Amino acid sequence: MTGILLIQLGTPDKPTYGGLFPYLRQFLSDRRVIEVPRAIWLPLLYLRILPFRSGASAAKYARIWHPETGSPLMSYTIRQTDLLKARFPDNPVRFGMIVGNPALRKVLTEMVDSGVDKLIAMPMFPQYSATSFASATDSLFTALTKLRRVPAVRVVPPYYDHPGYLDALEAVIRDDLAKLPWEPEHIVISFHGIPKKYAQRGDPYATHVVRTTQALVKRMGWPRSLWTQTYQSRFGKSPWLKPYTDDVLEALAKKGTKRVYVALPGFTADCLETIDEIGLESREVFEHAGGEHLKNGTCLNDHPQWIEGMERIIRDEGHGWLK
Ligand SMILES: C=CC1=C(C)c2cc3[nH]c(cc4nc(cc5[nH]c(cc1n2)c(C)c5CCC(=O)O)C(CCC(=O)O)=C4C)c(C)c3C=C
Ligand SMILES: [Fe+2]
Ligand SMILES: [Fe+2]
Repeated sequence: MTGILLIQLGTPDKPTYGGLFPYLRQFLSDRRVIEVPRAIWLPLLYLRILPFRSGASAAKYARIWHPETGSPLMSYTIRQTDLLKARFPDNPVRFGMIVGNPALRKVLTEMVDSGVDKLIAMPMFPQYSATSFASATDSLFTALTKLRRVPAVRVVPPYYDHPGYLDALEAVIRDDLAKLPWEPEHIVISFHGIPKKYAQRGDPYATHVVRTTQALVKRMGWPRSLWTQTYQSRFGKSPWLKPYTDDVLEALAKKGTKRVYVALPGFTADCLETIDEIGLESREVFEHAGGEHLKNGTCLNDHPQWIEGMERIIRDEGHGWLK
């Protein structure tokens, strides 16, 4: 039996210091995410970063936490999985997290115990970066090392230019723009960043980002003067890919731009980085510099076109394994 597994980053169990500490510890211990030598990184992580960032990030998560459904990343991932189940009624469809719960090892054990001997895995990162996509495949294959009966495995390739992904992106953005009570003067297309050094060492992420951006602006018919592609969520002091989203928003506002829409194509679900960082923090930066309206774009989430897109991406890889 063929099983389908969505692999998402993961989110803390609770928006508290106690919820963030183990989440950040696991996330920031990943060698794919932090390439600094362990002897330098671990003392920094345990003495400087975890004690301070756990509290600071908990406060941010508390702002976006839903009283019933908790973390947006979790609730959208559950919803995506449930909706995908209806499209693959003969196959188990599950999700597992790279960091935190539900852990991939537990999910894979349950899938194999229920008779899955072929697995199609879909990392929820359209653009490949070693820090995201390869972290997902590392977590998958590490989890498989703990199983006696390892299924045959296929991993969907990065889908930054897959029509199923681009159709969904276009549909979500068109829906957003149709609902806006104002016309944006400029569109910022913001992706999660990575350290510049990683790109220089060969991570192809920026190339995938550009390919998505080019396809998107062509489909939307946006003239070159209307949009700027940027990178957000910088972590630490080293340079990351540029331009930084906040710098561009500030410069736009200072030039007199009042209304900006921020598209977020790299995120398959709304999360801390889209709701809080862009919707609250970056909006403040923009307004402080003289801007008036900033709308953080909706992510792919549970849009019907994205559920369709996921099905198309999975079917492309599942050839011969799916009905
Ligand atoms: C060196 C640090 C980080 C790299 C590299 C990085 C790459 C990267 N991350 C995402 C997607 C997400 N990241 C999210 C949160 C988040 N990211 C980092 C650090 C790096 N990310 C941290 C420390 C955190 C936790 C929050 C915080 O303390 O700031 C999230 C949101 C998760 C949620 O629970 O809502 C996503 C999604 C990608 C796609 C990526 C590389 C391309
Ligand atoms: Fe991140
Ligand atoms: Fe962030």
